[in-house]
Amino acid sequence: MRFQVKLVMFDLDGTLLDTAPQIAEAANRMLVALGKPMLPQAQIATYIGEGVQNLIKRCLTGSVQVEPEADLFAQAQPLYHDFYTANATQSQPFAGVVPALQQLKKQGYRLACVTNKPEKFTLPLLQQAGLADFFEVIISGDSLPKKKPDPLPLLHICQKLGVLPAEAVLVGDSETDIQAAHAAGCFVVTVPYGYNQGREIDVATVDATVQQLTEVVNLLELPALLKQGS
Ligand SMILES: O=C(O)COP(=O)(O)O
Ligand SMILES: [Mg+2]
Repeated sequence: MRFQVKLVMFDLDGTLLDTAPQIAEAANRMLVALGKPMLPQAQIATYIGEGVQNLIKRCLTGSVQVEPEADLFAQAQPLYHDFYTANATQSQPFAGVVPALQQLKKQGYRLACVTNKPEKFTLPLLQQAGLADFFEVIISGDSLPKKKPDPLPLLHICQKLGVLPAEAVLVGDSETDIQAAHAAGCFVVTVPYGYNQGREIDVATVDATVQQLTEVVNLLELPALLKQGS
């Protein structure tokens, strides 16, 4: 059975773009500047997906539950932002991303991007990777009062495009995406190659999984009226 949807929303980090190398490099340059030990890229990758503030906090303390000292956190933020600004646009799309977006667009699906990344990074990254023009709407972690796992960014995109949440799917890499999609009432499909805090996705919590994005189109079907072009 295929999911009848008009709108396909994509997470960015760990789904469209392999941002972990550049995020880890920026985080490590921040840690060195603060006189702290560097962390392995694989560890920093598990901190991606809940926004930049959480990433910085976890690099400083190893936990989002443990708050870094306020002065240290204040010092860390501009350092991370400067270092990440310097290398962010080097991130490359994962295998299958470009053909998948081309095919979905050609078949008439509406496309959007919804990330917890700050706005100032999102568009340059998508532009540099040649992906920006695929998306009618791009929502970042600081575009709205709430970010994923809150449903607000997904509901906002649906409303803006005049699509019901039940006629939309979010393709993502993490439990943050799954929770946001469930709360919004959208379908959710996940990829296994992303960052999900170092954990495997629980397949019981998603509508489908794909190995790469080229498989997404085979899971979907446009509602009948749209297929007839009316
Ligand atoms: O947490 C981030 O900065 C980015 O996360 P996302 O693109 O996977 O939502
Ligand atoms: Mg992600």
